Amino acid sequence: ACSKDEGSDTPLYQYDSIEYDANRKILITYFSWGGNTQHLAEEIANMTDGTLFRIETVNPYPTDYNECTEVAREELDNGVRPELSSTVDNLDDYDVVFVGCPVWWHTAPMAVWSFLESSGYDFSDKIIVPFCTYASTYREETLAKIVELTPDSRHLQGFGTTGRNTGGMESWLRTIHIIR
Ligand SMILES: Cc1cc2nc3c(=O)[nH]c(=O)nc-3n(C[C@H](O)[C@H](O)[C@H](O)COP(=O)(O)O)c2cc1C
Repeated sequence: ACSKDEGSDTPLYQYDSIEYDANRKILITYFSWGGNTQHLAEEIANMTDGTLFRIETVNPYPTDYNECTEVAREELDNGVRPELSSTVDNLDDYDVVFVGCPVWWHTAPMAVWSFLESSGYDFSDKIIVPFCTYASTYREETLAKIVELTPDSRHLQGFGTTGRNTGGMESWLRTIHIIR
């Protein structure tokens, strides 16, 4: 239960915080199946005045939980990059990009891999801020995966919470100086 992703030996984040700047343009991208991550993303957007962007797949995941876990497992095992149906068409406008998702099978859902690997996006000049929701395990591995998928970006300390619990979110945003 304590297996670690490769890469987790290296520091997760380059920056504990950045200088506060009221003019930062903030994009909050997220994938959510059951609504928990969407809830957290919306709370982050409220606090930061950021813009929300939902990562969506062409083929929706089963609404049944067990079926969804099976599809997710198969995608992970086979390294499938599901095709996405939503696109950010003005990524250039933003300098801070939050990337959030649920923990799926100890890591980020493959849709997040598709998103961050998209050839149409250049994240290299972005500050990436990972966040996730989970039931009980693999928070750090999932945040680390988001960092690993954006190797050319700078990273701020991430945040993970269980279910729709947003306790700690505001102090995290203050700690990293995204809000004052
Ligand atoms: C396919 C699948 C795999 C999951 N794997 C994990 C896991 O490895 N560890 C964990 O703590 N929770 C796991 N969960 C629970 C979700 O991470 C948790 O319920 C999350 O808050 C759901 O976010 P959402 O409502 O935005 O989809 C899994 C859920 C699903 C559907």
